[in-house]
Amino acid sequence: MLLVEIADTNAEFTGDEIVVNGIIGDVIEGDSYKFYGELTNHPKYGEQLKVSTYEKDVPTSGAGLVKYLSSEHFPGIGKKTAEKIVEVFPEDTIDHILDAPDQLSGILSAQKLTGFVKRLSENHGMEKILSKLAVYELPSKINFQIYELYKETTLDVIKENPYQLVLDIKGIGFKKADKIAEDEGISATSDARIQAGLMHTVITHAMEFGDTYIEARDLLEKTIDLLESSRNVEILVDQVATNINTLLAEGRLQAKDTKLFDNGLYFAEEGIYQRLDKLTNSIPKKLDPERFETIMTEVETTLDIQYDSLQKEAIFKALTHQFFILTGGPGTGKTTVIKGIIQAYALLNKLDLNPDNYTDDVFPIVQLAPTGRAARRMNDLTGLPSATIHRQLGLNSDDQPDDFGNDLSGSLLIVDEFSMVDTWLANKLFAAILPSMTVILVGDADQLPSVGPGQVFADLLRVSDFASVRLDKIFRQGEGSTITSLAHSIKDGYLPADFTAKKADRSYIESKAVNIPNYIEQIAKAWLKRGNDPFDLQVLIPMYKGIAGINQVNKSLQNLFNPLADRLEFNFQDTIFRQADKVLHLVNEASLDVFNGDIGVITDLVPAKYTESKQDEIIMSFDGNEVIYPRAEWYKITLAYAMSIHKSQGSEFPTVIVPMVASYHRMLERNLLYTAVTRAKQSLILLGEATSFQTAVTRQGANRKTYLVERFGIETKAAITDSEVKETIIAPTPVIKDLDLTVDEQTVDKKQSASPLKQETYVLTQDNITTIDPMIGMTDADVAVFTNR
Ligand SMILES: Nc1ncnc2c1ncn2[C@@H]1O[C@H](COP(=O)(O)OP(=O)(O)OP(=O)(O)O)[C@@H](O)[C@H]1O
Repeated sequence: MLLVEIADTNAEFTGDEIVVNGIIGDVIEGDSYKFYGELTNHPKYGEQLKVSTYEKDVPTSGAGLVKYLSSEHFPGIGKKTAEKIVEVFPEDTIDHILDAPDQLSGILSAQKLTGFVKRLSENHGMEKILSKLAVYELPSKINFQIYELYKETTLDVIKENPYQLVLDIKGIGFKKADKIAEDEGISATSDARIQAGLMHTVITHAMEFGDTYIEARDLLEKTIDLLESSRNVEILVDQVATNINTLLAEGRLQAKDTKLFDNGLYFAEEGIYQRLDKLTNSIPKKLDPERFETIMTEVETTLDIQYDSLQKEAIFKALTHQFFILTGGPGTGKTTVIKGIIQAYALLNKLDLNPDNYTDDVFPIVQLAPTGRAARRMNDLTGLPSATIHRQLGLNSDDQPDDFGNDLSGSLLIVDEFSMVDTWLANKLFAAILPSMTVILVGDADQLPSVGPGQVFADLLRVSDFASVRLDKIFRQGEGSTITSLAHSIKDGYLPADFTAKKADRSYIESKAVNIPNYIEQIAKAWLKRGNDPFDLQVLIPMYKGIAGINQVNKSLQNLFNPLADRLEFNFQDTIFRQADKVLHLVNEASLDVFNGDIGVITDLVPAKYTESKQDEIIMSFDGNEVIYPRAEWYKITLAYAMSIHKSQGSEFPTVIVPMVASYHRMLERNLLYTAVTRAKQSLILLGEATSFQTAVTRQGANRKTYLVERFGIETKAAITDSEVKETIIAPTPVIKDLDLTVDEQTVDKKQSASPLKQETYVLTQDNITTIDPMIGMTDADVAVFTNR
């Protein structure tokens, strides 16, 4: 939105200035522009010009043009040179210069000419280009990104190969680019289109399935599907296969055997391998068992604990290996072992563990986690500094270094919740490790894998060269902690016999999908009535959409916990934001110290007329860290009364409600349910269909396809050379001949439990409703509301 002074207009408008609104680039104060558009009447701000296109108002001929070309916009061009230029191109001067700059070579030196044309196209071209881009109906933010990247070549790129946009611009998918290409008359069987389809398929496959590669035949099939469904055309297999080879030959795809990789994932896996392979090859440090026992006695006294033999083995291995992996389910003592490792490491290396005493030197112990919450928990539990990986490495939300990135310093690195770290981030982390550092990865391999591609934690646990310990004994036991034992049985693939029984810390309510929002609302009402903090009740749901999806539940809980009163609220897409709302941060924003999965509270809403950004602003607090987002940034937050199980990784909540119903269908998997259940610290309410819980616990998610493990061992056995690899794919009547088109059956663990749930039907009764009573204090009246429904 701009306020402009009017020099001339053909509209019926009498004022001296007007607000113009629309897609407008960097206009320069003081310059003249022509705006084309429609006069509108804004209820609040009065008459405005809604701009459809605009351009710099450059004089087109004569003295005005000479003055413009010799102005401060074009250093090095004086009045005389400008006159000569206008003599060469007396009409449509600027367009001609941009089209055929070489014709000025007699007037300007090559160097001057390049600079002049660049400036001219920057000055003159942006508005023109942006207004031309408007015909493709892309969001204005994307138009700017396109212009920023290609500058004066923008329209050429779009005309010649709009598919380039798919590779270069986040937010432009294949189908959008294909539409532009069709409009530009680009053939549906062109190689550029096929290559774009291939690249798009490789990446979307990785994002959708978490695999780091795709088998050549899957790539062929999927790409042909994409190309044929996006435009009505038959695509020949041979042509697609030939294009795969072109991409390989040009280094835009990588191959191992018939496995095809996007470059980023291929080189990230290679980077992880190369960095860690050096660590594996380091010889274990010698530690005399007697000395270890002496140290452990002191550690146990300090921490007032007796470690069991497996935990001690973990500490021993951590002290003697440069790279060590610790895994285990909830309550098996991972944190207790980390504390032991730190104490023992400090004793062994005579280190002071008080960070305040390190004013000049770096503190030797670096604790990192992939989420802000997990990092804070590490700090709470060990009392030592900790940070997110992104913050420590100086990475922004796209995982790119903010400046030059930071290397790690210190001698012992401990990374918790490592199962959440994807292939790209793992590569960046390991690349920053000093060769002398001792590295300890900690996590729970049975949780969901990372959101991004790969399963680095699970893969590294499979590499036999790496020292690792899997803790399996539950220490958090006894009355009042049946959540932990439930989690362990889920991990082992069965529901315990007492799954539906009322326990001190968990309960089960049978419900159909359609009733889930109502039940959650009733539980929440009872929760409030009891005087509990709404923020301590967290609903975890696998999906966003649908009657029992996150969006629906968020709306109903917002209305209950934070209803509209006589006050301001902001609408954004389908969401309403109010002061005091619980919000979830959706991306990593290291510079603001907020991260994907962080939960905060809205402390204020500020209307645009009071803000510097001239946009409505939301002010939030994430654990005391104030973050202010103008409207343009609101896509980074959402309501958090209910959140996805994926987003909940790395966080824990006092009370958790987990619904599971058949409509979540393909999400119903063991590691998803396991992750949800293990988020509950004090109490857990399971809600839904018994059969769906049974399906989830039985169904093991397919393993992700990655090439990391092979690199550590089997790689040397792969005797295929790169040229052979290409031949496999080139095969004259291509790979399709060998295609086995049967779809793999969902890997289902056959070891089904003799579940108590199998044959039973469930009805909502006074009995199973009151199972939640001890936790949230339901009254008889609440129960009546339930049963009447
Ligand atoms: N050897 C032990 N003897 C007695 N108690 C132990 C021992 N090891 C762990 N515990 C106790 O068990 C509980 C769980 O341990 P800890 O928090 O270390 O497990 P965790 O694996 O980190 O769990 P989570 O993943 O759920 O956070 C703690 O109360 C801890 O004190």
